[in-house]
Formats: sequence, structure tokens, C-alpha cells
Amino acid sequence: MSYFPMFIDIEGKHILVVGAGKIALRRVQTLLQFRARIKVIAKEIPKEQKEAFHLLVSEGKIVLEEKAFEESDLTEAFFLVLAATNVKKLNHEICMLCRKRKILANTATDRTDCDFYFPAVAVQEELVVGITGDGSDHRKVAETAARIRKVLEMEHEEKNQSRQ
Ligand SMILES: C[C@@]1(CC(=O)O)C2=NC(=C\c3[nH]c(c(CCC(=O)O)c3CC(=O)O)Cc3[nH]c(c(CC(=O)O)c3CCC(=O)O)/C=C3\N/C(=C\2)[C@@H](CCC(=O)O)[C@]3(C)CC(=O)O)/[C@H]1CCC(=O)O
Ligand SMILES: NC(=O)c1ccc[n+]([C@@H]2O[C@H](COP(=O)([O-])OP(=O)(O)OC[C@H]3O[C@@H](n4cnc5c(N)ncnc54)[C@H](O)[C@@H]3O)[C@@H](O)[C@H]2O)c1
Repeated sequence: MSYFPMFIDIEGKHILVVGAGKIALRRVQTLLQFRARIKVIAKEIPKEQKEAFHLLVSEGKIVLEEKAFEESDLTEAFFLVLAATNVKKLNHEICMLCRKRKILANTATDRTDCDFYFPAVAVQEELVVGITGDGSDHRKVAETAARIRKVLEMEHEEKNQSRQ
């Protein structure tokens, strides 16, 4: 079943991301383009993502707490929560806790637990494209997004060249 694509204002809104691996980093980088206020809580930062996360902290773009997630981390302040740990059961529990608090939640490990899907995003000037499928073929979504980014990039370059 496909979900309705809702384009929503997250500027200045507090978003919690639990986990600091490859998936969390990809999502933080996407969300920052839309000026959200992001807190990341992770037991540890995998070495591949350390430099990128530390740079975001030093630039003041995110707040990072290196610790295991606890229920008390979920305050009313959060508009959205993304559970992106590699522990499916924990991600599920986070989604359940959010539901009790009426906070919209997403998990990277079980589509049936998500209140919303995280889309593949392409941004070019005033255009924003968000893509999801029905959850059954993530690779197809990633490949389609890559093609759309190429088209937008080509059109952007053509426009720049015709101006010169
Ligand atoms: C669009 C994108 C956004 C992003 O992540 O930024 C995204 N997945 C992407 C890629 C991708 N995901 C996976 C692979 C590995 C190959 C494969 O398994 O096929 C690849 C390929 C890759 O990484 O190239 C594995 C995977 N994904 C989910 C599960 C759990 C499950 O299905 O239950 C598992 C199994 C995990 C496991 O095995 O443990 C679940 C979800 N992934 C979603 C989004 C949501 C709706 C997706 C839809 O509409 O289909 C949804 C439902 C929930 C959510 O996470 O929001 C991003 C492309 C970004 C881009 O290219 O810009
Ligand atoms: N939805 C998607 O697009 C997609 C794509 C590929 C994989 N996945 C799934 O997403 C999961 C995460 O992938 P990854 O590559 O980012 O994983 P990863 O192993 O690189 O990172 C996992 C992170 O979770 C943190 N974590 C673990 N337990 C924690 C706890 N108790 N409290 C706080 N943080 C905790 C770890 O410290 C680490 O920072 C994978 O298990 C995989 O199944 C999803």
C-alpha cells in the first residue's frame, strides 16, 4: 500500500534520530537541508561515520549524545523520531513509546512499524522531489531517485550554460 506524499515544514522543529550509523547519517544530512533541529543519540558512532558526525557537531548543526537510548530521552519537544539503530527490537520499542506520546515515528528496520516512510529526496533550486515505493523494493526507489537526480542536474547545467 502506497502512502500519501505530504510535504511538510520542519524548519526549527526538533527531530530525534536514534543511532549514528550509515542510515542515520544519510537521513540527518537530508533533514538538515530543510533546517530541522536535530538531536542524535547513539551508543557509539561507527568509525566510518565518526568524522562526518563530529564535523556536524563542531559546525553546530546537530546535538549529539553518545549513550544508549532510554525512555526518558523521548520528550514532548520532538516533532518526529527516527529509530535508526541496528537493533530491530529497540527500534520497535521506540516506535511504540512514540505512539503512546502521539509523536510520529519511523524505523529503518521494519516498514510495518512506520508512521511515515523516509523518502529518497532530490533537491534542485526551487524543486523538491520525494520518492517512496510501497515498501517492497527499496533498491528500485534508490535507483529511480538516482536517475531523477541526474535529470535535475542535467537540466540545471543546461540552464546555466544557456545563460552564459
Ligand atoms: C528511500 C530510502 C531513504 C533513506 O533511507 O534515506 C529508504 N530506503 C533506502 C534504501 C535502501 N533501504 C534498504 C536497502 C538495502 C537493499 C534492500 O534491502 O533492498 C536500500 C538500498 C540502498 O541503501 O541503496 C533496506 C531496507 N529498507 C527498509 C527495510 C526494512 C523493511 O523493509 O521492513 C530494509 C531492510 C533492512 C534489513 O535488511 O535489515 C525500510 C525502508 N526504507 C525506506 C527508505 C522506507 C520506504 C522505502 C520504500 O518506499 O521502499 C522504509 C519502509 C522505512 C524507512 O526506513 O523509512 C533509501 C534510498 C535513498 C536514496 O537513494 O536516496
Ligand atoms: N531503511 C533503510 O534505508 C535501510 C537500509 C539499509 C539497512 N537498513 C537497516 O538499518 C539498520 C541500521 O543500519 P546502519 O548501517 O546505519 O547500522 P550501523 O550498525 O552502522 O549503526 C547502528 C547504530 O545504532 C546504534 N545503537 C545500537 N544500539 C543502541 C542503543 N541501545 N541506543 C542507542 N544507539 C544504539 C549504534 O551505536 C550505531 O550508532 C540496519 O540494521 C539495517 O537492518 C535500513
